[in-house]
Parts: sequence; structure tokens; C-alpha cells
Amino acid sequence: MHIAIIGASGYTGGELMRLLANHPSAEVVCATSRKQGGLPVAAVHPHLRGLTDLAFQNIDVDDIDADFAFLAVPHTAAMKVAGALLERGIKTVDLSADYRLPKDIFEKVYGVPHEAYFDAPYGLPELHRDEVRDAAFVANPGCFPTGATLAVAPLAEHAHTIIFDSKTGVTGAGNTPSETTHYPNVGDTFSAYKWTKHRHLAEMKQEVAKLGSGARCYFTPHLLPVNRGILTTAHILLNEPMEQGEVEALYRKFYEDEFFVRYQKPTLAAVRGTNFCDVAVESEGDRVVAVSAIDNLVKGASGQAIQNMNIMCGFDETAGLRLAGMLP
Ligand SMILES: NC(=O)C1=CN([C@@H]2O[C@H](COP(=O)(O)OP(=O)(O)OC[C@H]3O[C@@H](n4cnc5c(N)ncnc54)[C@H](OP(=O)(O)O)[C@@H]3O)[C@@H](O)[C@H]2O)C=CC1
Ligand SMILES: CC(=O)N[C@@H](CCC(=O)OP(=O)(O)O)C(=O)O
Repeated sequence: MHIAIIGASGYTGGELMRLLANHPSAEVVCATSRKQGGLPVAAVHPHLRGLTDLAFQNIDVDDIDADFAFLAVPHTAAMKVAGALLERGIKTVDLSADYRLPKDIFEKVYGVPHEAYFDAPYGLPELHRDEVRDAAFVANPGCFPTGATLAVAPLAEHAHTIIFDSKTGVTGAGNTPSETTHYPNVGDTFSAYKWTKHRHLAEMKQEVAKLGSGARCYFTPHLLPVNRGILTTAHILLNEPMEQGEVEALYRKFYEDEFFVRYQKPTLAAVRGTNFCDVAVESEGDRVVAVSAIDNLVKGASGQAIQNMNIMCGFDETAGLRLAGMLP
């Protein structure tokens, strides 16, 4: 199957190319970039040298010749081309936020009008696999909401309040340098940002509600001095106390058939470079602490996008994604 990556010069675009280089049924034939057109992909992504001879193309989506596309461009840029891909019958996974929320909530949270709205399944396969299978266009979840939702899904319906406390690596901010990501401002230090109003809270609330939970949700992100990874500590306040054994059994059962969710003590190192989400829980009666770890660029973005592609195209769901982490 021939793949186009729109926005291939960015972090998630590079990660799509790295992962697809090992996919048995997919070949990247088009890597677009507005600024790097004509340059070899390896000039921007040196880790891919020897694995691809492609050069970036600065082309319009109407000129793309491919069977499947990934949109790896910022939110509001994806909506400008999504409709054209759909009209041309090119199945697509959108990594941006443009189709993750209902139109009115998107416009409120992102503060911009949506120019080209249509409904799309929310591509968290562990919760919405059947919808993804039948879709021509899938909205890939945000990185924080992926780890947060998987941390609480088995228990959400028993909760009245959920507090998500997440720590993320810096690649979550994309490859454009900024004051926030400037090395002396992020290295050898640690801080919270958007303490109460991060835009991903809307996705978390949406997914918790879809799980049949009326729980109130709160979220505070923190910026870690690492490149990749998100560790989320979710404080789940229960309607009724539950014993450790009961909670743990619930999690193990909920995820027993999920290749990419592993019940074990989460660390960033064990999931780095992989599509795994590691999860574990500890109960103290009416509060359960659930911790999850993902790689923001893989399960939080490009890996999950390929997992969705595999489901949409009838491939083995794990194709190209059976990678171990890097330990020690
Ligand atoms: N980084 C992460 O951990 C995650 C990112 N995402 C989402 O994935 C998408 C890509 O993120 P990421 O790779 O980190 O971002 P980057 O900023 O690293 O890359 C985005 C790429 O899109 C291209 N681009 C930028 N602006 C426009 C535009 N207006 N129109 C067309 N192309 C544009 C740029 O290429 P050029 O300038 O060369 O054209 C750039 O390389 C975003 O929507 C992001 O929110 C989702 C989950 C996790
Ligand atoms: C470190 C950092 O800045 N992270 C980003 C999350 C990026 C992401 O994955 O989310 P979207 O796909 O919704 O853009 C943030 O906090 O906004």
C-alpha cells in the first residue's frame, strides 16, 4: 500500500517514516513539506539515512498519488486538506486535533471557527476499534488523552472525580524552537504549565463520559527535561471503596486481549520508542492511584496512527509496531 505523509518534516512525520520503514505492507511514496521541498528526507531526519531514498515534495494534496495518507500538520492546517483527501477516496488518519471533538466544543477550546467539519471516529483503538475499522477518516487522539484515558478506562464508571497529573517530554511541543523549549528553560529543571485549562482536558472529559462515567475531571501537565514520554498519575476518587485485588483484577481483565496495554509498573524507559502503554494501579480504599506511561510520539501519535491504519486496512493490528523499549 502506498502512503503519503503530509507534514513529513516534523517530529510525528519523522516518527511515521521510522515506524513505516518496518511495515510489511506499507511503503511511503510521498513525504510533503512546504519548506524542505527537494531535500532528501534524510537531510532533516538523519536517523533515516539508508532506510529511505525519498525527497520531500512541496505539493498540493490534489496532486498526491497514494492509497493512504497521514496528516501530521498542526491543528487548523489539517482541516484545510482533510475534505480533499476524503473526496479523492484516500483513507486518512489525522494526527491533529481538528476532528477529535464535536464542532462546537472544538471551536470553544481552540478559539477558532472550524472551516470544514465532519464527524470522524476517535482513534483510540482499545475503546473504539469497531468504529475505526469501518472508517475512511480517523481522528488520532492527543498524546495526553491517550495515556490518561487508558489509565482510568477500567474504573471510570465507579468514580465521582478524576484528577490527571501528567509529565511530558519536550517533543510534544513539535519541532519549532520556542522560549519554553529553549534548553536552559527546560533542561535541569521541572515545571507545571496550563495548570487548570489545557486544551486536552476536553478530550479526557469526552472519553470518560463515553465510558459511562459522570466523574468530574481535572488535568495539570508538567514539562520534563526529556525528549520523549508521558507519565500520567491519575487520582481516581471512587463512589465506594474497592480493595486492591478487586481493582487490579478489573484492569487485568479489561486489557487482557490488548497487545499494546501491559499491566506492569510504568516507566518511561520501558515504553520509549514503542507503541505500548504500561499501566498499574494501587488502591487505598476510596482512592485509586492509576499510573500510565507512553511514548508521546508513538502510542501518543504516530504509532497509534499506524495502529489505526492497520485496523482500517485489515492488516494485523500490530504490523510494524512489534518493537521493544530500550532498556537499560
Ligand atoms: N509531537 C507530539 O508528541 C504529538 C503531536 N501531535 C499532533 O501531530 C501534528 C504534528 O505534530 P508535530 O510533528 O509534533 O509538529 P511539528 O511542528 O514537529 O511538525 C509539523 C509539520 O507540519 C508542517 N506544517 C507546519 N505548519 C503548516 C501549515 N500551516 N500547513 C501545512 N504544513 C504545515 C511543517 O512542515 P514544513 O514547515 O516543512 O511544511 C512541520 O514540519 C500536530 O497536529 C500535533 O498537534 C499529536 C500527538 C502528539
Ligand atoms: C510539551 C507540549 O507542549 N505538549 C503539547 C501536547 C502536544 C500534543 O500531542 O497534542 P496535540 O496533538 O493536541 O497537539 C501541549 O501541551 O500542547
